[in-house]
Order: sequence, then C-alpha cells, then structure tokens
Amino acid sequence: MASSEEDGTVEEKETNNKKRTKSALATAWLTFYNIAMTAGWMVLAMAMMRFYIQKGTHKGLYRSIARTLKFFQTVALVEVGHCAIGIVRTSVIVTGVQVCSRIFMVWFVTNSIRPIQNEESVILFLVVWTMTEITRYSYYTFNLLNHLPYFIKWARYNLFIVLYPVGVVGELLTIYAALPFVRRSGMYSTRLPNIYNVSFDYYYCLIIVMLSYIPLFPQLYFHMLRQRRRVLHGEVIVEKDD
Ligand SMILES: CCCCCCCCCCCCC/C=C/C(=O)SCCNC(=O)CCNC(=O)[C@H](O)C(C)(C)COP(=O)(O)OP(=O)(O)OC[C@H]1O[C@@H](n2cnc3c(N)ncnc32)[C@H](O)[C@@H]1OP(=O)(O)O
Repeated sequence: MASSEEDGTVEEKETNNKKRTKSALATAWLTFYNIAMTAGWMVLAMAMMRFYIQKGTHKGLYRSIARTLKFFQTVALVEVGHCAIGIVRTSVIVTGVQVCSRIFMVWFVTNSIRPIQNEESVILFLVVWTMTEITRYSYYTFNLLNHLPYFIKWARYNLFIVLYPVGVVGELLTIYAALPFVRRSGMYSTRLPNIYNVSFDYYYCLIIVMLSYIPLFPQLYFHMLRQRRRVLHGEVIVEKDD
C-alpha cells in the first residue's frame, strides 16, 4: 500500500517535472519566435519608410520588400502548429484562416500577378499588416516576459477595430484589380478538354475567395472583439471548441 502510494507520488512528480520542462521550453521558443517576428516586421516597416522617403513614390515598393515579406509571412504558418500542439490557447481554425488568407494574398495574388504590384491597395494592406504585426508580436513578447506596458496591451486590443477592416479593404481591392489580368492570361487555369478531364478557372476561384470574406471576416472580427472584452475588461468568455 505504502509503496503504491509512493509510486503514485513519484509518477506525479515526474509528470509535473515533464510539464514544467515542456512549458519552460515552450515559453523559451515562443519568446524567441515573437522577438524574431517583431524584428522582422520592424525591418519591413523601416524598409518601406526608407523606400518611400528615397523614391517619393510607392511604385516599386512591393518588389523592394517582397523577399522579406514572403519570408516572415510564410514563417507565420508555425502559429497554426503552436495552436495544434497546444502551446498557445488559440483556435487552430481561427489562426489557420488568418494565416492562410495572408499567405494566399502574398504568394498567389500579389507575388504572382506583377501588374498589380504597384496598386495603392497593396500598400494599404502592407502598411496595415505591418502595424498589426509589430503590435501583436510585441504584445506576446512582453506578455511572456511578464512586463507588459499598458499602451501595448491597449494597442493590441484597440487598433484592430480600425486596422482589420481597412486591411480587408486593401486585400479585396487588390484581388479585384487582379481579375482582368487573370481572365486575360488564363493563369493557373486549365480548360477542357485535357488528359486529366479537369477544368479549373483561377478567375472564378478569386471571385469565390472574395465572396468567402463575407462569412469569414465577421467571425474573425467578432473573435477579436471577444478577446478584447476578455483582456481589457476581464469578462469571462466561453468559446466553442474547434
Ligand atoms: C486558401 C485561401 C483562403 C482564403 C480565405 C479567404 C477568407 C479570409 C477572410 C478573412 C480575411 C482576414 C484577412 C486578414 C487581414 C488582416 O490581417 S488585416 C490587419 C489587421 N488584422 C488584425 O488585426 C488581425 C490580427 N489577427 C490576429 O490577431 C490573429 O491572427 C488571430 C488568430 C485572429 C488572433 O486570435 P487569438 O490568437 O485568439 O488572440 P490573442 O488574444 O492574440 O491570443 C490568445 C491567447 O494566445 C496567446 N498567444 C497567441 N499567439 C501567441 C504567440 N505567438 N506567443 C505567445 N502567446 C500567444 C495569447 O497571449 C493569448 O493568451 P492568453 O492571454 O493567456 O489567453
């Protein structure tokens, strides 16, 4: 009896030690990740400002920052992994939609369709993304270090009220501007007849993506409003599981 109780205690201690090591490792990784991402988006912000000050135009700005943008936005895919393995308390679906829509905008719209790279709408969503990400990653970093200045917390849970819709407008206008080129060039499309007997039209795919903002964006926006109430006003929010 005594020995089984002792065994239980040893097992409990081992489990607790494992949990502590796991959570220390997770915290160390997340701190490193968030610092690197804050730095990355700050580099992007500075590169955009320098370009605009030197050239006096937004034309060519996208190409000048494309590599850095593609790198840091693509790396954000690991955030879906963070949710999946449970080291951050966020929904895989919410994070997945957010990250995938950004990656789609970068790789399959802005980067692949050169004629739209100088559109003002591209600059609009780039500026908005940059402001959002600098605030978001600095919030996570300071929060993990338990030294969170109130203005960063305030910015994280207030700026999105304006930035989120403005970013979405920039993204939608960019896709809209891409439509005529995609229709003319037939890019990423296959027409029948072909050996696979499959037809795909990227033009209609882009229209479907634009339409999918109607049901998806409000969900992300209301999710953030709930997070805002929870963090700034201490409300207890019960969210449905994934
Ligand atoms: C394949 C094609 C698909 C196309 C589909 C198209 C449809 C798309 C429709 C939608 C379009 C959206 C487009 C996006 C546009 C823009 O981004 S515009 C710019 C403005 N954007 C924003 O302001 C949105 C910002 N986005 C987010 O904040 C996130 O992406 C989020 C997932 C929505 C955030 O949600 P969540 O993580 O739940 O909120 P938080 O409060 O930040 O975090 C919750 C808890 O998790 C902790 N945490 C999360 N990440 C980290 C981390 N990296 N490090 C450490 N901790 C983290 C966080 O601290 C919280 O913890 P607790 O306080 O303990 O709860």
